[in-house]
Amino acid sequence: MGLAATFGRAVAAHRQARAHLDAARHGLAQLQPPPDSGETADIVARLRRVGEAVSAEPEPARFFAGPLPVRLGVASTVDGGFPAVVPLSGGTHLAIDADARDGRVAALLRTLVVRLLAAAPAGSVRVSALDNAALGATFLPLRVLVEAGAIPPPATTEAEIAAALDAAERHARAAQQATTGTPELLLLVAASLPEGRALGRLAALTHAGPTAGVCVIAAGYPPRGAGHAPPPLGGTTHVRLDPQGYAWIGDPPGHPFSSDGTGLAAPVRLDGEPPAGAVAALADRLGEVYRRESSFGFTDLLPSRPWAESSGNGLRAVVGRSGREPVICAFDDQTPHWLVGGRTGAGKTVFLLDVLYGLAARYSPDELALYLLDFKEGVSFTEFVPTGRDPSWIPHARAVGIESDREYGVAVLRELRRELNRRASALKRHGVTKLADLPRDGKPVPRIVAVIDEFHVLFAGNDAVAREAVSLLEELARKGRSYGIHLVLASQSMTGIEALYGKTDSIFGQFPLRVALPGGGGVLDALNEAAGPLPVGSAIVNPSAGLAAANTVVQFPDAHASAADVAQLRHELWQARKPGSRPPAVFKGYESAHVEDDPTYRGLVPGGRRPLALVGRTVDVDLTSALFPLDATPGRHLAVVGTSPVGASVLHAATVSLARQHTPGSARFLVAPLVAVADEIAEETIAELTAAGHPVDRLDAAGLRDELRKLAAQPADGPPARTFLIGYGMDGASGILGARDENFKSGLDDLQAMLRQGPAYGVHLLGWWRGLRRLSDDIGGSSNRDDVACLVALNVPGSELSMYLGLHDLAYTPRANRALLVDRHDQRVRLIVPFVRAGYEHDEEGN
Ligand SMILES: Nc1ncnc2c1ncn2[C@@H]1O[C@H](COP(=O)(O)OP(=O)(O)OP(=O)(O)O)[C@@H](O)[C@H]1O
Repeated sequence: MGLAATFGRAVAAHRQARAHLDAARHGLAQLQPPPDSGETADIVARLRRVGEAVSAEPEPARFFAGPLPVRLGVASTVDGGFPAVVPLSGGTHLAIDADARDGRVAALLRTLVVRLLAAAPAGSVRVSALDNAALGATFLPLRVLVEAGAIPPPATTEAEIAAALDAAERHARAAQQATTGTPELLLLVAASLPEGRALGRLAALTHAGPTAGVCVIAAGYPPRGAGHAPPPLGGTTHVRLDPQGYAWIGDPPGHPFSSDGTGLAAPVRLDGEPPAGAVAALADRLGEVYRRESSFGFTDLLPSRPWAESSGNGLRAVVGRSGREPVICAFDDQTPHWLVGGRTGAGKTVFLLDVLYGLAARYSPDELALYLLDFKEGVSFTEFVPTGRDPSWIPHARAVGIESDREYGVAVLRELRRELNRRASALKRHGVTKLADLPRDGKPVPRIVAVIDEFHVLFAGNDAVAREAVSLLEELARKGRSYGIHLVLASQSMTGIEALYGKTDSIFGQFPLRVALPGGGGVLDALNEAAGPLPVGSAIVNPSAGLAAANTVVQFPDAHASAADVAQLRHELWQARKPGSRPPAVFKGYESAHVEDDPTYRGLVPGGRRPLALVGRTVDVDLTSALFPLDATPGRHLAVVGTSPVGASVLHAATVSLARQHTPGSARFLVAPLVAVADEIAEETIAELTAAGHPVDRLDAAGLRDELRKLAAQPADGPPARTFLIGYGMDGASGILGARDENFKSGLDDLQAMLRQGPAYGVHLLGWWRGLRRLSDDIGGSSNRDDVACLVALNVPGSELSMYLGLHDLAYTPRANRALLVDRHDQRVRLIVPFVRAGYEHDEEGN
């Protein structure tokens, strides 16, 4: 039997009784407790049948399709009483003119909450209670339900009430857009009326219609003594309390008791407190369901079988759940790239880890490759790479940057663009336009997901690095869809990113999927404010570039809290890797580089045609060794520049790497410790060279002057052996080198002659100058800069450097543990991590 028909009959029965009841209005004082009449029993029996029919229909979507009959109390007539029933839910609401500071109202509210929770399928009614007038006391007797998680604590402050209304509005919008009916009813119980704008919002919810899945019970409406008319409520049955303690029920919307708008013509004794035993039993039952449902954890994100899916048509991952439904997001043609926002501490890292582990469990490394970049201080992606404590890694990870430099970010983007171009050629070769159409018989081409956390750092600086990053991102965003290259850009703030050189739309227009964590509303449409009140552990997922209509609120599990499950998964995936799989290339921005650990250094053997001077590791995807070949071209000399004492370490690394390429006796090392700060490392260099069997001469400034004189004179039969002149603090010798001899010739003249001619005879200078100006003066001005073609700039201001080099687009900000490598002969300019001698690690202030 339909609910509407039931109400029709109940109303007819009330009307029939009306003639008997009119008199009752006047004779209330004599009224006895109502005896059971046959008619009442009949109505009760019918309602029970409705209740049974309702219970037999467990499908929540159908459950709330129409109003539910809910008893408020017992109507009294001279012939006896009958249950006073009103419709609730399905677009109908209830208003009581007194608020819950009246004990009868408070008891009724508690009873209604309990009845609706008890009658509906478990989990299908969500209660939101507002109680600013009594600071939550109205719902205190229901605290077992709060403790069981069946209802949340009531909102009592203005901010909490606003947040509850936000949530109710979101619920209503989502329900209105859902195609499958209303799976959940939100019962919004206001124990007293909120004021001002909040009252308007509460009233608006009563007009939202049956599809909104919201039922409002408003106590204290209309507010007494309000100077102006309160906002009208829609679809609401009004109840009025009289001084005698009876309630008068108005006509329910759509099913009036009266034909003249006077409502039920019988006074109603409102039902009192719900039995404590029933509340406790309900709390037990719902608590169990709540526990079961809320135990959605990290493992629920994982597929039943690992690596079982193909990425041919896209990648999919469970990102959390909405209500009881898992929410799946894809990297495919519709949502090729994702934009994730959330204030710091909002759970962004956890969300990304959830997604990445979910993907890595679902797709094998043949189907998926990961590039992970993190620009902030932190440990976001550390767990994807082998560490001293845990040798495992995620076999999908190709490159992982932790505390990355912007230059490293650009290097990764360049690598991705190279891959994109390779794929474009492969598609052309096969005459297809999409990755999915490539024949998958050979080696499948994995889809690539590149995650860039705190990506806004890339654009800080408005310099050449930022410009290159923007142009690479734009290209990858535009073309990535067709070539299976997907970007996830995450940031705590979108402000400042607007200044993307006018490319905001062309880049972010390619990011239809938006994920807003708490405080991450910047990734949503300007009119979409849904992310403001979100708690940690939830997010708005929106596949329509953030338009409010497409919001889904998602709860995601805390991967950090499931460390054991996460570690187990990582180990399983690691064990399943193909034999010979390489760990990801890892860049840890905070790590120093030591020449002894460098693979190129370790592979050096005597006998190479052109000796290589190793100075550091390049900030690129594979951290390739940063080196200069010292061939016979005039100017193949190395200048390390900057006040940072790391300069001595770089010189030491270059020297020992050269020594390794020579058998003892085949090269001469002239080592000149010229400044006190370099003495220690210079002495260590001499000791190491000597221990390796090389002939070493220690020079002071005067000795250096003499050697330069000899080296500048063109030898008739060439020097006896290759010669490396190592000047630790060349500026320390400037005075002596600048002095002219009896022939008006200075040491600098000899130096300059040697710089030009030396390489042809196997003579190379490796020097550390503490200032660029000094270097420039020593070589005879910056017009001679090609005479020392190999430069490692430490803490030299970018502007000074660019002026010296004549490179106007140079983007270099001196910072600790970094240097700029410049090779003027092959136009190489690279950011490097300079080699530092163990125990002489960079200081935090300078370099
Ligand atoms: N789903 C969740 N449920 C409960 N707590 C969570 C959840 N997700 C994250 N958290 C907690 O929130 C805190 C912050 O998470 P997370 O480190 O991911 O934040 P973040 O946005 O990356 O912050 P930051 O940018 O400062 O690193 C952590 O303590 C984490 O355990």
